[in-house]
Amino acid sequence: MSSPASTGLASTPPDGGWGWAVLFGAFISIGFSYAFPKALAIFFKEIQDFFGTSYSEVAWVSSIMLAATYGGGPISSILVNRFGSRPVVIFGGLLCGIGMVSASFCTSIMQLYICVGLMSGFGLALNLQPSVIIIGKYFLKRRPIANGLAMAGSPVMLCTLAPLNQFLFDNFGWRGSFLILGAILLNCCVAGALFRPIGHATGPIQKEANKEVKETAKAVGFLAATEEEEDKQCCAKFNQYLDCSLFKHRGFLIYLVGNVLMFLGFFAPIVFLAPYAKHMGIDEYSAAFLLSILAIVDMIARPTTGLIANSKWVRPKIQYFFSFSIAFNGACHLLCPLASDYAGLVIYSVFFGLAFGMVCAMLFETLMDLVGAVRFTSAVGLVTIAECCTILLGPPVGGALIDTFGDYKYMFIKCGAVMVLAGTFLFIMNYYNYRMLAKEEKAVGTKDPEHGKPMNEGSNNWDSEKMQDGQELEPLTDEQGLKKEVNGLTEV
Ligand SMILES: CC(C)CC(=O)C(=O)O
Repeated sequence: MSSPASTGLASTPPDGGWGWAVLFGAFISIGFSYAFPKALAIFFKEIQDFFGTSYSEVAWVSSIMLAATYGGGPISSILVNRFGSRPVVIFGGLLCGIGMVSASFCTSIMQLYICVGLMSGFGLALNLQPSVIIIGKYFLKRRPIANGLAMAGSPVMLCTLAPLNQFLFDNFGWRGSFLILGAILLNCCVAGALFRPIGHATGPIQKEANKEVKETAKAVGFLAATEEEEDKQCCAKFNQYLDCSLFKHRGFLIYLVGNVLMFLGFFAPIVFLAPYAKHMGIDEYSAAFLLSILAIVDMIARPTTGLIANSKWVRPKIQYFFSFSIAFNGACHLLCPLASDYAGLVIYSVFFGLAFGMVCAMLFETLMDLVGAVRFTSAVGLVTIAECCTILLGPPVGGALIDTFGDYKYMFIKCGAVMVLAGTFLFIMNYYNYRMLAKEEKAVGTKDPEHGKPMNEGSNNWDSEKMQDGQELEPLTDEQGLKKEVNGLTEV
């Protein structure tokens, strides 16, 4: 039987080494995924005039792109489970580049929906999830700070792309800009190339190991039983690529409900901040500067939050810290209508940037904390497609409130109330989850396979945990070890 090393059955995340190169690639890839759709708005006015369409028709380009990026989550997860992060990100970068280059030749708004919205949006989906997933493979002890640093790519990229797009637009128009942006997006392929696989050996070593294990298993008559199981578990094959058993996972369900609710009020305040300032009589440059203030504070808040979340005081109860950051966002929005002048809006933008950065920094870390890094590959895809609905609904519902009442404060109040509710829900339900995990740990005293992580992971026992592709390992008996390896074969 092959040694675990050659079959890649056990690997402890390096928490450094090549992991820093992977983190840099994820920073770039996640940055493009979140910032690129936002920075496209600079071209919308000229596109609207060029095609003679309404602003909302042009805005659908961003909405379709956002929907494709989030809606493509499950497909992205399935592809990562099958092929690993590297090829998926490289293919996603190619798709983004081809989409934008094709868009530079579009002759109708419908063609832009397809090239920019669907092609490039789906390409970003193939960048975003795999980049977040591989962080969980390379980091464990330093995972919160790694997630915070990687997510900081978004505000950094936004601060870069916004002026760059303006420069490209002024010198090359929207067509030339899209052509150049298509080439720039190919850097996602370079970022993806850094994502060296870790854990399972996928080359000839793995195939040789599989052959040896099958022969050993056959020798002891074990395989026959396993082949029978395989026949019974034909549908379980799908589960190997998208683990739908997560819908029976308590922590995952709490996270899913809380985040889907949270996103109903998450983006609208950003979308309407500058228009709200102009509505208050502030000039357009000062209004736009509020977003720059928000992005700069956000850029600092994400790594700082990752550092705090990584501390021994916070990490064991990181779910409470995440819940607080969501409620903090909501409190900022509820207080925003009290800002009666530009100084008040600047103060709001600073606190909003801080709260927004805190949530973004912990958004994926808290999911990894709940389900473990191996199941996270499926979990992130299932969560993002569910969030897609409220992400797309949030701004239009906010806009409808503004149109109905002719006043922005009701939009801020709606968003604030929803986020305070989401934060409170998560706080209460995570308190219940922590108590249940503690009870189960006392009752069983070992790891809880159902909830995908060591019973004591909530008490930050990450020093000694060995990981298999981010999964915590426990000593196996010989038969268990053989069964695990044979089962591993059936998954390949
Ligand atoms: C969806 C958020 C978690 C991320 C985002 O929008 C951003 O980083 O700008």
